[in-house]
Amino acid sequence: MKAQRRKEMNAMALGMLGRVALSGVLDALLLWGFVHAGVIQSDIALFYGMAVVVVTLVFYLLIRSGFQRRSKDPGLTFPQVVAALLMQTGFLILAPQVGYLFLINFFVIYAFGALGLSTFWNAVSWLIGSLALVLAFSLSSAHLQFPVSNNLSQLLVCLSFILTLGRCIYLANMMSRMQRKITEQNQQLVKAMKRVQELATRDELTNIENRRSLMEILAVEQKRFQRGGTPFCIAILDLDGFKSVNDNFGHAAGDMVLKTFVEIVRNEMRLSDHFARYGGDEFVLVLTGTTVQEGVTALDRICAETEMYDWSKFGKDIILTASIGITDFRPGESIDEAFQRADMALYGAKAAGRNRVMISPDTFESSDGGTTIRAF
Ligand SMILES: Nc1nc2c(ncn2[C@@H]2O[C@H](COP(=O)(O)OP(=O)(O)OP(=O)(O)O)[C@@H](O)[C@H]2O)c(=O)[nH]1
Repeated sequence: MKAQRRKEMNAMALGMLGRVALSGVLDALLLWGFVHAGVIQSDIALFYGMAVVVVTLVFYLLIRSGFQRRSKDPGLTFPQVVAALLMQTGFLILAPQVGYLFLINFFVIYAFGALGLSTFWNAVSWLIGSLALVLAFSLSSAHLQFPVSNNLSQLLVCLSFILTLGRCIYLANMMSRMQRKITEQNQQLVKAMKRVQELATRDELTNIENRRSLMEILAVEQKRFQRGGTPFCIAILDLDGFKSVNDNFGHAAGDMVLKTFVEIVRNEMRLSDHFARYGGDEFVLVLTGTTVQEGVTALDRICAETEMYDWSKFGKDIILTASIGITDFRPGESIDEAFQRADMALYGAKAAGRNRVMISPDTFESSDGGTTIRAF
C-alpha cells in the first residue's frame, strides 16, 4: 500500500516536472522568436534552452532516485521553485532587453509553488525571489526593456502574456481541482466514519440500538438519574415461541418477524425512549422520564398489538405474543441490579403464562393483555 502510494507520488512529481519543462520550452521558443525579431542574440535563446534541459534532467534524476520520498516535499517543489527563480533572475541580468518575460515568469513560478508548498516555504521562496529581484534590478534596471519596436516583437510580447495567463489559469484550475478532490475525500471519510459508528452502535438486522449502545445509554440515564432524579424504567421484551418460527418457516421468516416486532414497538414507544436488541428475540426498552405505571400502559399496548398482528403472512398459522418484564431504576443501585430485576420480572411473565407485562418483584403488580394483575 505504501509502495503503491509512493509510486503514485513519484508519478505525480514527474508529471509536474514534465509540465514545468514544457513551460521552459515555450519560453525558449519565445526567446528564439525575439532572436528573429533582432531583440536578443541567439546565444541567449540557446543558453536558456540548455538551462531548461539541464535543470529538468537534474530534477528528473533526483525524483527518480527517490532519495526525497520520505521528506515532506517528495516532489522537490521548493528546490524547483528556487532553481526557477534563480534561473529567471540570471537571465534577467543577462538579457534585460526581454527582462519583462523573465519577470512575468515569477507569477507562474509562485503559482506552481502554491500547489505544493506550505505557508512557511511559500514565504521563504517569496523572500528568496525578492532578494533575487533586488539584485537583478540593481544590476540591470537601466537596461530593462519592453521589446515592442517591431511587429514581430510586438506579436511575441502579446503571445508571451497570453501564454503566461494560460499557465497561471492552468495552475489555478489544478489547485481548484485538488481542492474539490480533497472536499470529496473528506465527505467520503465523514460517511465512512458515520457508517463505522452505525456498525458499532446499531443492530444490523433491525437497525435499532445494539447491546453495546444500550449499555452506554443506560450509563447516561443512570448519571442523569443520579444528578436530577429523572425517573426511568427498564423493560425487557421477549417473543413467545419465536424459536418455532425459525424451526418451521426458516431463518428468513424469523428475521421478518423480528423486524416487524421492532416496528410494532417503535409505533408504541415515545421519541425519548430508547429501544435496543439485546440478542436473539430479546429486546430492551429504556423508558425515560417514566414511572412504572406509565410504562406498563405502553407495554400493555405492545403486548396487545403483537397478539393482534397478522403474523400468518410470514408462515401459515403463526401466532406470536410477547412477554415483558419491567422495573424502575432506583437510587443507589447499579444498572446490573436493575437489569436483573427486569429479567426476573420477564421470567415471571413467562412463568405466569406469557403474553403479559410483569412488574419487578417488589412492585407487586403485573398485567395480562392490558389488565393489571398481582403476580408476585
Ligand atoms: N431468525 C433469526 N433467529 C434468531 C436470530 N437470533 C437468534 N435467533 C433465534 O431465536 C431463538 C431464540 O430462542 P428462544 O428464546 O428459546 O425462543 P422462544 O421460542 O421465543 O423461547 P421463549 O422465549 O421461551 O418463548 C433461537 O432459535 C435463535 O436461533 C436472528 O437474528 N434471526
